[in-house]
Amino acid sequence: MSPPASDIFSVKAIPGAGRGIIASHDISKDTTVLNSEPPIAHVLFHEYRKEVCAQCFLYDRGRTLRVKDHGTGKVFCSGRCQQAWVDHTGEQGYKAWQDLHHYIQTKRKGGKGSGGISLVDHRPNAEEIYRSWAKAEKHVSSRMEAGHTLDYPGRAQAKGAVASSIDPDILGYLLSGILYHYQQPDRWREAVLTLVMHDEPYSTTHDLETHCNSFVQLSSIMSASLLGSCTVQVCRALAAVSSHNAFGIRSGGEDGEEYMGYGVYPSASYFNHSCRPNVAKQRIGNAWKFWVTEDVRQGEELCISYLGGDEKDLNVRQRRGHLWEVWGFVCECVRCQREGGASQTVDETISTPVHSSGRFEACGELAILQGLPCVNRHIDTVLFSSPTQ
Ligand SMILES: C[S@@+](CC[C@H](N)C(=O)[O-])C[C@H]1O[C@@H](n2cnc3c(N)ncnc32)[C@H](O)[C@@H]1O
Repeated sequence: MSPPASDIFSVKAIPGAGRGIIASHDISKDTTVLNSEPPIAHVLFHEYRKEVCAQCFLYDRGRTLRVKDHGTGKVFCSGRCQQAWVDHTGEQGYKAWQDLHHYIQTKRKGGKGSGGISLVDHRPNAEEIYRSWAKAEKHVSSRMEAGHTLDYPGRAQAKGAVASSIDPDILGYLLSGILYHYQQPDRWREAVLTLVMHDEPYSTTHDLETHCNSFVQLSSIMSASLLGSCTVQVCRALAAVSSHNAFGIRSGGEDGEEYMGYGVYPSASYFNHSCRPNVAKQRIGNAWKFWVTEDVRQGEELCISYLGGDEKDLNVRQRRGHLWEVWGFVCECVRCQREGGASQTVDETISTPVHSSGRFEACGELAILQGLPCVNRHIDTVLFSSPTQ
């Protein structure tokens, strides 16, 4: 499945921007170039759990949706959507969502809500990431060997930081990806492991610990048949791809007012950014439609905009600064090159980025760990919780 195959375009190397999508022939304005598949992993934030349909992502201006699946706590806009979700999720998947729902409710009732953030927090580097995940993995295997149920304290407990806190959003995001891995292992390899990965995707040590804790917590409630997909490799890959590939799930239009969650759509992940995009997108249910907004000539790159709302009106320095700070790349689009010149001059004009590690580095430990090609070295830094595509 990945890179996406199409009569209309092909995926090719783009100087300074990894891979991108190139028109295979002339395309007339308004032609649809891609209808994506549903996400391979996604989350609808816990605060929207009663308001967004788990199947088609419909949001009815904050109203509580009428169909509730009591086993999993999910809501739907109709019985039809509920049935479609149950069919798609499968027996094992349904049981896993049921167990997670029960786990979250029990933890919450027990007063073990999300913990505080350590006062001493920073962006963890590759070594810290490796160590935390190794510790989590060791914890899971030793408890399993001993036949005990798991209850992971996490490294932060010693510092009194996050104790056994739970994060329903990270748990839900990871579970959705674990189920995808379980149901479609071949497509996981083809579609997910070939995406651009961020080696150091955790914005804080708290974020890292939350992911490690979530992995251990999921391991403790997962049925034996799913445990083969609930691995450190799968959970780390899910965090690594979300940074550079996730699309925000918003109500209404592209810049919709409610930011309800995010998802990873591999076939749509090859569109590079341009400050003068020739492709627009719209979410249709749980997938995305992309179409060209002008006539495009054969050989031209098809680009969307990663900027939202008013950001499109910023000047070149501000746009490049913003894309650098949020996405970690220096924009090399035609408009920026025309207005701002070559990117060597950008360093002088861009303020110090938010994050300081991992930028333009060679393949990192994660890629090596998984035997993956490091396809794009412009890899850094998007806050995990705020994808903006
Ligand atoms: C969703 S991926 C797009 C596909 C990606 N180029 C690939 O090789 O798979 C986003 C990443 O592509 C790169 N990218 C996208 N637009 C760019 C641009 N205008 N200039 C430079 N790099 C860009 C950045 O590394 C960004 O993090």
